[in-house]
Amino acid sequence: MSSRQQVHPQKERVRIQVPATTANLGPGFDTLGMALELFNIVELQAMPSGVQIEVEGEGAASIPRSESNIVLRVIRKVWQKAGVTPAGLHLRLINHIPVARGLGSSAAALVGGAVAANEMYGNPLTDQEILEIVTEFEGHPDNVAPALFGGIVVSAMVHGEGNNEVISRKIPPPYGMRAVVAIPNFHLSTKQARSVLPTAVPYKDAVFNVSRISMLIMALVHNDWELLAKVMDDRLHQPYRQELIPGMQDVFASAQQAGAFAAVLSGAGPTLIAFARENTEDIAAAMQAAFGRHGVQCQTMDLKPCPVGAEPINPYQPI
Ligand SMILES: Nc1ncnc2c1ncn2[C@@H]1O[C@H](COP(=O)(O)OP(=O)(O)OP(=O)(O)O)[C@@H](O)[C@H]1O
Ligand SMILES: N[C@@H](CCO)C(=O)O
Repeated sequence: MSSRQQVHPQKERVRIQVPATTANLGPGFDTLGMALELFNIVELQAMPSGVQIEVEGEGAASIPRSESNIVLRVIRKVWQKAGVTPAGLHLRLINHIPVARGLGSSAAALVGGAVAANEMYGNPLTDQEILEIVTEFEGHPDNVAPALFGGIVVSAMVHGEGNNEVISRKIPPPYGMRAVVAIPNFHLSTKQARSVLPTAVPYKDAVFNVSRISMLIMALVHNDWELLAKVMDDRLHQPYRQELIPGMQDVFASAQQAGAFAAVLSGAGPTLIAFARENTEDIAAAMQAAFGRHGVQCQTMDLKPCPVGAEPINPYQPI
């Protein structure tokens, strides 16, 4: 440890609530994401020595308690950049976001860890610096940006000379929007779901997506549900990933027949997400039945968009 590092944190214990996120929203591959009202909690406490990691809830059986844990790794990165570090730490992860299902569990872990590490020392890093650190870990900004800022966020990585800037702009979620998610009972890592993508796509498919993402942003900004229903479609990733998710097209069609405006792959999948203003129970039942016809068990949730991103909550309230 460098002698210049500040050992004593401003707060001995911090607790951060961080939302799940759905990335892509159809055509916005690696660009668009939305925060959802389903939360993980990251609690970080300074200790006189050592490292202890506790994991509860989703992923408790598989998430590492060692130096390879991504929350610990991002915490160390934030402290290194800020030139601070406590002597030891206790990390408690209370997870409600299913792991490797397309609901941004890795983004929530990274953002929760980074915001907790920063908060403990009185926020020496800016939100922009936090965004750039977590994007570097995640590889793309579409989940981490809404996990950090809430709402719907459009983001882009701009590669300049000697720097990689991440640009992000927030859009408030359309009034009354509900997101019905059907979460299959199998895992699909982002790595695996990216491995089936081609290295190049036909020119007409690229044009298809350019037009859809442009129109989708107009639809979201203007609360235009009819437009959203027409343009929430994709040719860059969904067609290649459908082989990994039995019944995907049938679930999309069933959700729309039950009243959803549109249904798409959530992030890298396997969760499928339908957007609606009403009939959410019917939509959830239709999606579950459609998955069932293809031999896939799933759980459904009716979620609201989350207008706020990662934020500190009372660390001394019992949970
Ligand atoms: N709370 C957590 N603490 C530590 N590591 C986690 C946590 N949640 C997820 N991870 C790590 O992230 C991996 C899952 O990330 P992955 O990108 O494959 O899926 P996802 O983030 O759930 O889905 P998507 O990116 O499509 O929304 C897990 O295997 C685990 O290594
Ligand atoms: N944009 C990413 C989201 C999952 O991390 C993908 O679809 O692979």
